[in-house]
Amino acid sequence: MEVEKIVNRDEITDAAMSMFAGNYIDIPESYIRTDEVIADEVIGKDEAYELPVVDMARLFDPDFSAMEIQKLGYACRQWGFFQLTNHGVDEVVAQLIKDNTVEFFSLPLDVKNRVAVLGKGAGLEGYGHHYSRAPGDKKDWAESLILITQPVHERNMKLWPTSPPTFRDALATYAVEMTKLARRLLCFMAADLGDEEGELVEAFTGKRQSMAMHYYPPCRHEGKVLGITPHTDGLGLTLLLHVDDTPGLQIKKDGRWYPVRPLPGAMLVNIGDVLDILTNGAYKSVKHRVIPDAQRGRTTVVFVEEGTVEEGMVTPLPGLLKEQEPRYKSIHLDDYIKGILKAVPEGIRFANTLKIQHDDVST
Ligand SMILES: O=C(O)CCC(=O)C(=O)O
Ligand SMILES: [Fe+2]
Repeated sequence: MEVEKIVNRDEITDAAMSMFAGNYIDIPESYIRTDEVIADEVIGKDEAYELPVVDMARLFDPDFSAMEIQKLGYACRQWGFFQLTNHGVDEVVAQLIKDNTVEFFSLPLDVKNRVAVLGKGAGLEGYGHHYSRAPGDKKDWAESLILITQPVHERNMKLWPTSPPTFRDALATYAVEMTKLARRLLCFMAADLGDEEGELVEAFTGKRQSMAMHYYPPCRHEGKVLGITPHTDGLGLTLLLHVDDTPGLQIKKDGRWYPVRPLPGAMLVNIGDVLDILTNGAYKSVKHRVIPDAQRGRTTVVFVEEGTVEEGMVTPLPGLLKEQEPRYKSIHLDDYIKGILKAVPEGIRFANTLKIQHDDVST
């Protein structure tokens, strides 16, 4: 019988955990992906380049705002990623989520598995092996905890850890703080896009949000494993907090991988497929992956906000189209998510299947 491929997550076993802790001579075959790792060139340490940096303080400063909005627009259109400095996130709130996340990952496996993924077909939430895919597919070198944070009635409290005891509170407070940040950013994106009707901010107001906490254990066999499979983020807007300064995230641009060199205190922002669709392709959702470090573990806290227009549709925002033809077909968010879950294990970006070909437009 043919197995229907769908994004899946597995419970983490003692054997996997022991291996993540470095107790192995050879890495099991199920993790080895050398071909994928070396398939495309990585920008070297000596090559100078700068991932766009956007300064939130300048966005708010009337003397610099117009210039900074242009930088923001450039980053979203050309890179789909930028580092955000002076973001104004409450330091106590950020520290709380960092500390709790680190503490959670350091707990014994049986404690973490109290909030383990529920298994096939039960959604992506819970603690487990990140984006483990169909049987026979390669696995990611990471542990992660994924949770829906908003709306409150969609929170699955059975999967919200009670250890450490302050974790739940830290998650809820951080989600509120990120909602504020996302809204501010969306207002400036709207200014860049010429969204006079406020459609962009509206599309994200009161929508579902989720968080993913990742831990990428070190892997001393360099170039063999992937911490996270190359993917574009399927949803709207992603805000990533680096818990430590271990490098690992790489962004694909013009056929090469650009390693992110995190600026101290900056957040990393990126455009997801839904935001790409809402802006009719003006903003780019760009592929990225994580390569675990040889010596040090890496922990990140990722916040994702979804965006839809009326009645849950994912579609180019009418007010942004101006004279343009839509480049994407409309789809309901529920069908869109089902589409992603099937497409990702096939290595397909589902949003591409929604593209409309126009003779005059390069796709
Ligand atoms: O942890 C990272 O650096 C990347 C995580 C990521 O790409 C994701 O959660 O979608
Ligand atoms: Fe991602």
